[in-house]
Amino acid sequence: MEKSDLTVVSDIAQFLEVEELSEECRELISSLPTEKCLLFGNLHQYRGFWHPTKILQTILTCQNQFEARDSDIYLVTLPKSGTTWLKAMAFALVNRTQYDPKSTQHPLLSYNPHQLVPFLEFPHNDVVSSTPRLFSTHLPFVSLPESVKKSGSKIVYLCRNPKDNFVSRFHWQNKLRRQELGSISLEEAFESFCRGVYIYGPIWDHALGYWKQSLENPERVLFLKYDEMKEDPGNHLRKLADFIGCPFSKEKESFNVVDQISELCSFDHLSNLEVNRTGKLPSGVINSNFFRRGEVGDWKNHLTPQMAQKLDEIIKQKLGASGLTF
Ligand SMILES: Nc1ncnc2c1ncn2[C@@H]1O[C@H](COP(=O)(O)OS(=O)(=O)O)[C@@H](OP(=O)(O)O)[C@H]1O
Repeated sequence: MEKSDLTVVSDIAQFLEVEELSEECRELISSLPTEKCLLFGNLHQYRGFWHPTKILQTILTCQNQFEARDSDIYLVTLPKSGTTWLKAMAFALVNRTQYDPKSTQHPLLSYNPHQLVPFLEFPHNDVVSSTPRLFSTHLPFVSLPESVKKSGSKIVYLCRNPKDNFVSRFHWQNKLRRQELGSISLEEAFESFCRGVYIYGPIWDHALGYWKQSLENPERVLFLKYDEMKEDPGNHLRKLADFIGCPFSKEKESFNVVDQISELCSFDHLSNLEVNRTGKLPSGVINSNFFRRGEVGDWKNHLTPQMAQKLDEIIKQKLGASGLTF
């Protein structure tokens, strides 16, 4: 393990370390099912989803204190579903008048996308603020603050094929795990994934919550798939721009801008920038951890046919007749 990895391992453990819990959070935890987290500490099942202790506290604080605005835009994902990519795209879209996507001064060239779009449930440390406000969150729909649910804000949900999400998460967990705990085996991680016991899991219920909202309220919730976005980023950028209220014109020049944003936010471009190869977030997480392969179908290189079949069966059963498929 390299020195930089060691730094991250201790920092993520520190990040999830519980400082002080409110009375409300302590009481709540005593009534919730609790399991060991593969990464660090405990997970608690709150409203059907699993959260580390510290994140549960930040969720409660956010539910109690956050005040949404009708003009807000929320980018929602399960971790390892394309959060970094969606943040980059939305930031570049919303701010394209102020920051020309071709400019050598574009913030995405000097900052990791996570610094440009703050997380709703974590302390905000964004370096450039947008109008309208852009937030990202991993919260399931059921746990969003009431002020967000009641507002006229826009919600963009990006999901990813659960098999690729699992593989991405497996690599990520092993990078962040404390060295003295040893690596997590694929089998161990797979077992937790199938049971839905991991940070913000289970994936099927997370996706279904937003899928149903997107059907009931398409003006408010846009449902996107990573796998389809990889096939045609340009069309997804246009769709996203229409939805969040900053559409492109039909003029020829707008096609160039779409291509420029697509290229600016592409995996190859972002992952090779100095800031993303060597930089760190204020939390201590190193930026290169957000970039691995960025491909569709990498699960084929990791899962046995039996594992793939088992997951397919669970997904089919969980998604049922909802109309959502992977
Ligand atoms: N620009 C761009 N385009 C396409 N794919 C990208 C991009 N940036 C990151 N990635 C890939 O997304 C995976 C990480 O997911 P997240 O960004 O959701 O991670 S996190 O939750 O913010 O930690 C992780 O997927 P895997 O490569 O399969 O592990 C990243 O490589």
